[in-house]
Amino acid sequence: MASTAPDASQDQESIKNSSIKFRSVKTLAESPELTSIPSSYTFTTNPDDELVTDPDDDDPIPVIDYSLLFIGTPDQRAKTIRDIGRACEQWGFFMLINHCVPKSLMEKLVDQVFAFFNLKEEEKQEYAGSKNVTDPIRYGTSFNPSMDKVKFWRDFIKIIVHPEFHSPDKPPGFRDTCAEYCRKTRKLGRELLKGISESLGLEADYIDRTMNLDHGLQMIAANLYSPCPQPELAMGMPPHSDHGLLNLLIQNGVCGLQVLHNNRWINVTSTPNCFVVLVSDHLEIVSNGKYKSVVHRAVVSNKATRISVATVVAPSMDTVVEPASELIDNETNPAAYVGMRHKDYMELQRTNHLYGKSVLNQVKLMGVTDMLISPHGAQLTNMFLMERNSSVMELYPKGWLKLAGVGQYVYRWIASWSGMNHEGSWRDPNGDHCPYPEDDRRCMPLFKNGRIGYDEKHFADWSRRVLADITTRKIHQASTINTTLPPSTAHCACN
Ligand SMILES: O=C(O)CCC(=O)C(=O)O
Ligand SMILES: [Fe+2]
Repeated sequence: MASTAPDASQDQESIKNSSIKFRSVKTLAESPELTSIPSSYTFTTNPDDELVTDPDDDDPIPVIDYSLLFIGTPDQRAKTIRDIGRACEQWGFFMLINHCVPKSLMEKLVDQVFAFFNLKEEEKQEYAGSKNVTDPIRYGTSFNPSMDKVKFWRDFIKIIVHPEFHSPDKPPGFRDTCAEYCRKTRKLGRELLKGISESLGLEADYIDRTMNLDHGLQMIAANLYSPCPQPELAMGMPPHSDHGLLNLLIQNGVCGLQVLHNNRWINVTSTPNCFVVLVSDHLEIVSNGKYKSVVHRAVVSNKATRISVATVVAPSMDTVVEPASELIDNETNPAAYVGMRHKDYMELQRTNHLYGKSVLNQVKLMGVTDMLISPHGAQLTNMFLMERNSSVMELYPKGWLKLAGVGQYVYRWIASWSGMNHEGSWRDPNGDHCPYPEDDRRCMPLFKNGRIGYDEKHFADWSRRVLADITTRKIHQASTINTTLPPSTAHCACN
């Protein structure tokens, strides 16, 4: 009887097909037969649009010497603050040297993170499966596997360490190292934010006070990027910006971080004893867009395991983050973002695809929208991002009055809960012919074919009236805004 040699391509296929049962990229990457990645991990970039380079000599990555904020001459301190401002404005990030976190502590934390990922999968799974952004410890893979169209070559653990400290109990020593590291980085982040406030022309403690940092959210996000057999096809973390004010990032000496600068992806080296400080979305909002949260991503390699640990310094969960009133001028520099609770922003980010600044851009666009005109549909929930007292006009396809039942009122209710004015609905009398009686539910997909007509005369009268009402309301609102500043107390310390 003839026998056939095992088919290598069949082996690969069975590994790929069984990848569903791998609960982490680490276990997938460690399977000895794996030579190519499952198709669910194939991330497409357009090589024609992709320019990846090291930084130019004449436009180097900004480096800030933290010690000059404390032990420098007044001139050195003033220059350092100006340099921080320039880095936040032009790059959205900088490298921080001579800071007050001991090198040995940074290395110990990275070792402990590595030891955590090396625990047995069952031990780590104790922290898996959580979906809520407020859950204290979340172990997982990719970003949000139920949402991600493509999976990312990354495992992570996210831990909320302030206002309440949490930590996994294993490996031994993790809790103590993490507590010490978080205490030091928290101090560092708050001091940096004082310099950043000053660089914006605000009182030194402005951000600390208005973002309620005594109760601020601090989170550790530790990422593990296992070696990948086809690194050019996979992505560790896709282009994104972070929530929060600052992200203080350390790495294990393996490169992989890239930032977008002037439409080019710039490789950021992994320098020992150095923090990569990333401007995050809420700092962009507070600065009314002067400082830009930086779009960054993590690429993977086939050689080494990479670890990065991000420390997110963020407003308290309940703080409504909005542009600093001192930086707004209604005539020349109006508020470009709507005020939004930090917790709601995090939830919006979790339930959206992680891509570039899509969440921040929604907040920005809706924040300057006074009048939202939209067909009945889920996109209308974005109205809660608009400035209070704005207007919503709703349009229904043919037949929906009869078919939608009580659901036709949903966006009226949401408008009333979120402080908007629902200005009524218009129903299309024309549309495709349905062979069934109009109140038959089988007409729903026929009428819901994406086309909604409009009545020009009715629409012109309706929108003219709504616009006039909005103008009156907003002028009244602007004249009643209280611009009094609370007093401030600024002081600095390193430890
Ligand atoms: O791994 C990196 O260098 C980036 C990590 C990151 O962007 C994040 O955790 O938000
Ligand atoms: Fe990030």
